[in-house]
Amino acid sequence: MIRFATIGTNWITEAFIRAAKQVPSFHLQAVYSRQKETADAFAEKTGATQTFTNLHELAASESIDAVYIASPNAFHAEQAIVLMNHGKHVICEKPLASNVKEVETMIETARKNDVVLMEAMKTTCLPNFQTIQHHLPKIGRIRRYVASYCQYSSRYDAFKQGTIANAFHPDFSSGALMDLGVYCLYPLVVLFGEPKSIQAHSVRLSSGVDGEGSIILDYGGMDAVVMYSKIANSYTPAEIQGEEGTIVIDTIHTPTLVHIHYRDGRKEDISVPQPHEPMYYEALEFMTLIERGEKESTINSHARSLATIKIMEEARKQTGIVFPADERFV
Ligand SMILES: NC(=O)C1=CN([C@@H]2O[C@H](COP(=O)(O)OP(=O)(O)OC[C@H]3O[C@@H](n4cnc5c(N)ncnc54)[C@H](OP(=O)(O)O)[C@@H]3O)[C@@H](O)[C@H]2O)C=CC1
Ligand SMILES: O=C1CO[C@H](CO)[C@@H](O)[C@@H]1O
Repeated sequence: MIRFATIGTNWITEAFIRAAKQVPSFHLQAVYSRQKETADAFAEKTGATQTFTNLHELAASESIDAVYIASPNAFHAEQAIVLMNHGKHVICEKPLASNVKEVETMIETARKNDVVLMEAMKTTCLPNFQTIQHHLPKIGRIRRYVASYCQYSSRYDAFKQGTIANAFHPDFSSGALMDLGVYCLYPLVVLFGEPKSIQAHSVRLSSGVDGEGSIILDYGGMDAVVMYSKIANSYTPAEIQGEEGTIVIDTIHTPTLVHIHYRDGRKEDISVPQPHEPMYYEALEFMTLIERGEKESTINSHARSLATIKIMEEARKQTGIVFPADERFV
């Protein structure tokens, strides 16, 4: 049994708990919130038996083995480091942190304390992402990866009226690249590694974060184009274009229907059953690592989290997006 605590009381934490409960070794021991009433209400809703309002008490607690972090991006590093320094395993929401410096410090802290640190990037743990990896050689020499995640935010209407939610505020290391662009980039890094160079463009909002953006990544002989937005929608599937065929993926964040369109006109459905909720697979990966005494996922590895945040930091540099977290030392 792995005794979990959670940080963050928004819908995503409920979704994680619901999915993780499908893994037999999961036990929800405690929830953390900044406010007692919120913690109590969330514990009641989720079945946790303990609550915390003090991070250091949670970190020091002997009744917790692992923590799922779903706080705003700006707090990931600070919270994860406190927890790992007390021997807690950490699964932390995407993006792993605000910038390269924070991710490097988190990785060092995990290694020093011999604990698991894993980015909760659901996409790459999904069976239908693994099927893409498996069938990739069938499409011959790869020439392009195209992926987008553009979703008009429910908080953008309020933004236009002058209310800046966390999702649009630089203090929380937010914006379209951090929130949605990461879903296009992490799978790209898993499939093709680090690019040689990137060229980024973005539309900056009055708050200082990006509302949308695009990045072209040069892989030498192949390029990648990723697009992301919190101020408009897209319905375009993702594609990996090879000289012999093209893999078409319904949605990059949660691949479900995946087909190969061969150059000779044949079409092959390579989708596989994915019976559980999307977050089940990342939860299973994390718990399996703990049970086996392994310290790092080979899927959502430290190196891949680092490569992804390096691209994001470079894209922010090119487009002038700065977070207060960039000025802090963790
Ligand atoms: N995997 C997925 O599909 C999704 C992942 N995410 C990720 O989850 C994380 C949280 O996102 P989201 O729920 O939108 O974020 P929110 O801004 O809604 O904050 C999440 C939680 O953090 C706490 N919090 C809010 N503001 C602050 C603050 N100023 N200081 C400290 N804690 C605060 C709150 O918990 P409390 O009040 O109880 O302390 C809140 O429930 C992000 O990293 C995001 O990328 C988000 C949605 C989906
Ligand atoms: O990761 C995410 C996926 O879905 C959400 C919207 O539906 C995003 O805002 C979020 O951060």
